[in-house]
Amino acid sequence: MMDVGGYKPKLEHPASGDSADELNGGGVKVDPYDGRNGGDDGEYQHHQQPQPTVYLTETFYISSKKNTVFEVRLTDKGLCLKKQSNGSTKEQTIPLKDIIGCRCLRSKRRSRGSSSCTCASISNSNALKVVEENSGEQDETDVSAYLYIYAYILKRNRRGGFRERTTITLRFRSFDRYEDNNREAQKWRAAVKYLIAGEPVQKLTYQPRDPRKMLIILNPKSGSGKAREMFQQRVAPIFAESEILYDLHITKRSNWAREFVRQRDVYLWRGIVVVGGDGIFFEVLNGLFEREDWQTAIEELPIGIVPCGSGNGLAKTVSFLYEEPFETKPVLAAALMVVKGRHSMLDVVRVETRSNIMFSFLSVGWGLISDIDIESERLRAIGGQRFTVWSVHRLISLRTYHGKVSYLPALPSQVNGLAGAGGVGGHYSNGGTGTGSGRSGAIGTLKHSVSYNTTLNCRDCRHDTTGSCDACDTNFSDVLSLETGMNLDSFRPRIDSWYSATSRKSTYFSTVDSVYESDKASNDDDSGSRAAGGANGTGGPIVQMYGPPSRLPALTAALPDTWTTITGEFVMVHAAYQTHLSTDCYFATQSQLNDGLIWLLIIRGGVSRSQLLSFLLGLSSGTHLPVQANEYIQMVPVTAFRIEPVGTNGHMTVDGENVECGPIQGEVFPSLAKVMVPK
Ligand SMILES: Nc1ncnc2c1ncn2[C@@H]1O[C@H](COP(=O)(O)OP(=O)(O)OP(=O)(O)O)[C@@H](O)[C@H]1O
Repeated sequence: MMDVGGYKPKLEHPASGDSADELNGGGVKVDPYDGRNGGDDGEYQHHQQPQPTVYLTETFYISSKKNTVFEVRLTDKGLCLKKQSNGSTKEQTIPLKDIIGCRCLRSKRRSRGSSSCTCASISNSNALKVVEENSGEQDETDVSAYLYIYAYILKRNRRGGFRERTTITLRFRSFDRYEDNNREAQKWRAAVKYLIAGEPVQKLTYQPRDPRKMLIILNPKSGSGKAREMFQQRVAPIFAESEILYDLHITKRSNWAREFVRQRDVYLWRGIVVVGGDGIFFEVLNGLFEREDWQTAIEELPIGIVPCGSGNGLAKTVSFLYEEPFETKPVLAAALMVVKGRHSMLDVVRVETRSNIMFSFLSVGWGLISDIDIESERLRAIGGQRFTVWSVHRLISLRTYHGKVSYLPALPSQVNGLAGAGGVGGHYSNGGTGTGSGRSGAIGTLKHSVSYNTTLNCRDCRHDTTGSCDACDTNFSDVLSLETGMNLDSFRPRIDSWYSATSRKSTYFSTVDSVYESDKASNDDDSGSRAAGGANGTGGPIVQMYGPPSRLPALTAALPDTWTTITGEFVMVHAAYQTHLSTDCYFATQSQLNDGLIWLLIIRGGVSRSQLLSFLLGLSSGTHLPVQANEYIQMVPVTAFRIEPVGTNGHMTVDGENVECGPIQGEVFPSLAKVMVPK
């Protein structure tokens, strides 16, 4: 534990005209104790906490609020703000899990002629401008050191909730020299950073345990084609606030990502984040399995996903299982997740077709849902709605396919708590008496460095031309400055931007020393088709697939008696191992990331259109399975399956990607890979 004693904050109010006081003003927008910021409806916690471990404690003042003292404590629970005012005490904690980073900055030199009053400049209303310590732009007359703490606080509402960005600014100014004040601020920064990282707080300066950068692979063609913009606006700032360095690579064509992770020294990076859809995640996963050292690569490199695709099944599943708000701001949710540095084990299904071996994390399908997935490609421009539109179309023109479906039922012990819900291998109605959705747990390089021009905007004085904004009161002593931004973009600290090599229009934010890689020599051939079974199925070079060997009989060999086989007409067969196949498709309601199970849905020919309509309509809410056991629709937990279509009609997909329609079999390898998760 760090020594918290010996530091005596300055108690007096500063002298009038102190330039530093002017800087304080814009930071204070919302009094954290007035009920608007946090309060009872927020995630702030009041009093009843068991005694937390206190690492640092300090007293801060806002002299515009006379007789008000803030005791700020950094504990293993978070940042505790205790306000004492006129005899009353209120206490709130910003949970540690909601804090993503912090930075030490100092005030920026004002340009000549600028007003000393922050409220006077309405056009930019920038009250406090701060810069990196050695930026050359620092204001030498202000010896204060500022600690900016960035938090995204979870607020629950009827729609599930959302995360609200909050910046807490602590100003250290007790000493007469900047160096001394900065030492105090750095001490706080180090402690916050260690706590965020889940590491022991023991040093005065923060050294990340793993200094490697993150590898980011972005598919500019995913979804409706807005991944670049999403990254720029939503993801890069989160990385900046977390001070996580990254190398960003933009894919140039289908299978580019797969080849990249197969060929590169991936151990240069601490993890891989894909910005795109499930298809690009599939590419990266399979690229790793194409490496001779696949075991090490899979073990050492967690993969994260920032959803910019049209399906986003995995990203939705992770958020759902960890009860993170997703719908309103899925990209924000995922970005916050990947900077946290946590991961979960992920089941992977080894899939074999006549000509390919691949590793799947989402699903294998034949028939209706795969048909909808692939045939709706022509409606890609409308985003996720394409699935709904095409579902209606396919329901009207219903098809059935002849073939054989076999599976190895999971043992009751594998289907924890589900035996009473109809028996393993039987029919599982949605939400029945089971466990529900329980939670268990070539390339030109541009280098660039930026200085932070972090600005707190005072919302109150935006439209105030008088300079009399209360929040911008200039008589502050040591300051605790809180700002709550409902509109993320308007309150985002501004970071210098830079331009990609290929496009003046693409602006990327980057932390210091992060690198944007752009293939200038490429002919920009991004018209590559969707992967048809990956690199091994697109006419590209045949690549050796490694990974764990199969324990199943060869695809052409007979199956053991322990398997169950159904022959006949099928509307669809879909094996899923995530709760969601897409954002709106809550398919395998009882699935977990690493439960070692495949949830096999079989819909047989003869099912009525009304049953199918009810099935399709229920998919978004997870109520698609009939309450009463039904001979036409069943969901079976299995550990392996084989589908043998007669003929090549209909579509077959692996993780939403089209593969050759023919015999296919899959087996689950529990906890084989790592996926980034929120906590
Ligand atoms: N630069 C590129 N140009 C064209 N296609 C690409 C490029 N990069 C990747 N691809 C291919 O685009 C396909 C779709 O990508 P991705 O999964 O990211 O988006 P999506 O299909 O919209 O989302 P989802 O898979 O979640 O439905 C992948 O199969 C991938 O191989």
